Amino acid sequence: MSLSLQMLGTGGAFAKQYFNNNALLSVENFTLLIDCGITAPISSHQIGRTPDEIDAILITHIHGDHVGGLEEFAFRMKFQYGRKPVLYISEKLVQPLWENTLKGGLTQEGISSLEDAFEVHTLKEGIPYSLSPNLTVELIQTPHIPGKDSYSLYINQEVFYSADMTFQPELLMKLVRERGCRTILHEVQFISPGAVHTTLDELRSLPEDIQQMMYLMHYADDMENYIGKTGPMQFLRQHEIYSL
Ligand SMILES: Nc1ccn([C@@H]2O[C@@H]3COP(=O)(O)O[C@H]3[C@H]2O)c(=O)n1
Ligand SMILES: [Zn+2]
Ligand SMILES: [Zn+2]
Repeated sequence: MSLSLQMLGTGGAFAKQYFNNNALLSVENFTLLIDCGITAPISSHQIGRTPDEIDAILITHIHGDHVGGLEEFAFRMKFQYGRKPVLYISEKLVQPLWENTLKGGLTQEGISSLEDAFEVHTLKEGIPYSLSPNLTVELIQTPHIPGKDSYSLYINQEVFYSADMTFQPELLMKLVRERGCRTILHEVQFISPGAVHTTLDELRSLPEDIQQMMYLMHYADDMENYIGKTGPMQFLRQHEIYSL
């Protein structure tokens, strides 16, 4: 069963030419929104998608470009569509998402916890969960900001979707050599050093066969300057539909 991918945005946190790096992943009649950043509402509007068409949201980590659109999403679902959005999230992110990001805006009569605003499904790392009959997602914790939990995704045991993360060549090699990974959607930072992200130079150091299965995302506004400089790796384009 092939997966359909449409990025709501492919930009890094400070990009202005591109929306936040959020993805619509569909299989059969089920659509998952991977991260819901500040620009998710305007980007969805541009492609004519409404919140009620999204079956579930999954959050990788708590930065504005990944969670900044959740307040609007929850309020629109409550007041326009009369139901709670389904939210898949690491058990470790529930408390910080509510206490540090959403509590201020969402608190009102009838909403005093994350569970009051969303139908929350907590996920443990390392376990594939069935989100729909043809979609499984496994959280893989990957380093991003020290002390801040962040989770990449292993989808249907064949597609790796990186959260924001530092370069983890051993993980990528293991996924491809031992776990059947055939497609990698990876964040990229053009300027070294990476610090909290993975650089283009680092990804270019991977074996050629791994680069061939890689699509680049979460990039800066000067992406066009790097066309032809990424070896076999291709840039994902926002709003284009890919069959994975
Ligand atoms: N130690 C840090 C922390 C954050 N940042 C920048 O802030 C952005 C937050 O969203 P992001 O997409 O994770 O990208 C981060 C860095 O650009 C950074 O460059 N260094
Ligand atoms: Zn980000
Ligand atoms: Zn981040």
